[in-house]
Amino acid sequence: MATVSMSWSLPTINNSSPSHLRRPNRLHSVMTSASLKKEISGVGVRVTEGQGNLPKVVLSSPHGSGGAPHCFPQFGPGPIQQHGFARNMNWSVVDSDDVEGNPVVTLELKDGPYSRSMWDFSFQAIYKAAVTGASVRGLRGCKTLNKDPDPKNPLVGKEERDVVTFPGFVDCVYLEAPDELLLDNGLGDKISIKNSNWTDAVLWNPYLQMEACYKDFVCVENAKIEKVQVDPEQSWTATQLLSLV
Ligand SMILES: O=P(O)(O)OC[C@H]1O[C@@H](O)[C@H](O)[C@@H](O)[C@@H]1O
Repeated sequence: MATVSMSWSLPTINNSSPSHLRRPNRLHSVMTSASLKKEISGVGVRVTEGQGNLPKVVLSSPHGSGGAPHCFPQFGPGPIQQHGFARNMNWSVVDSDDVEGNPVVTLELKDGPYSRSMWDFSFQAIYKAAVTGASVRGLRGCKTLNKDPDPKNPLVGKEERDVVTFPGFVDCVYLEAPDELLLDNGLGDKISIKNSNWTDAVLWNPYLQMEACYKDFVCVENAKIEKVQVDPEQSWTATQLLSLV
């Protein structure tokens, strides 16, 4: 999943312009996610193969509305296309980078005959998309029972990563997990998952086993894998506290 930030570089429109075209330079940002390693889509972004085997970044939704489109140079209905023309045009890739394993792509849109026919101004819009996924911190060093490929015979291992990601199917038990995990949902939110008494944790993403919905969630579960025996008159309590950090 990904963080997309948009920096607009717009011409200053003087006050003699028609009022519907007057707008200040502004910064605007949205969040979304995906991975460039293979064709994949996340919230608002799809990375696919374009011409010449080059990656093609699609920021519109397959449903027409939604996605991470640019509403430029107009929001909503008005004298030109609904939400402006920028979301309906092909942007050029002007730069690409790899930041700690995450692809960062810079896209550019400039005025041309098509845009000038609707909006007779010079402009340059820059869209920088850093594509990252949901991830979990805090599990390094835990003993793992990996239920992939065989849930009935989990593979015993040890988590070596500081940041655990969900590149595909994930179903793994973490024994003796810490009291706090940090989930980055890939949409710009960092979620602290604190617990008491849940000794273990489970990460799960069904990937293609639930193709219709796996992109909408990852599971970070507190768990107690060993039996808890509660004698008569006794109780056992475990808590989970979720908070945005
Ligand atoms: O389909 P269910 O019963 O809700 O379970 C969903 C998943 O729940 C997770 O907790 C398990 O680790 C997975 O193995 C399981 O598939």
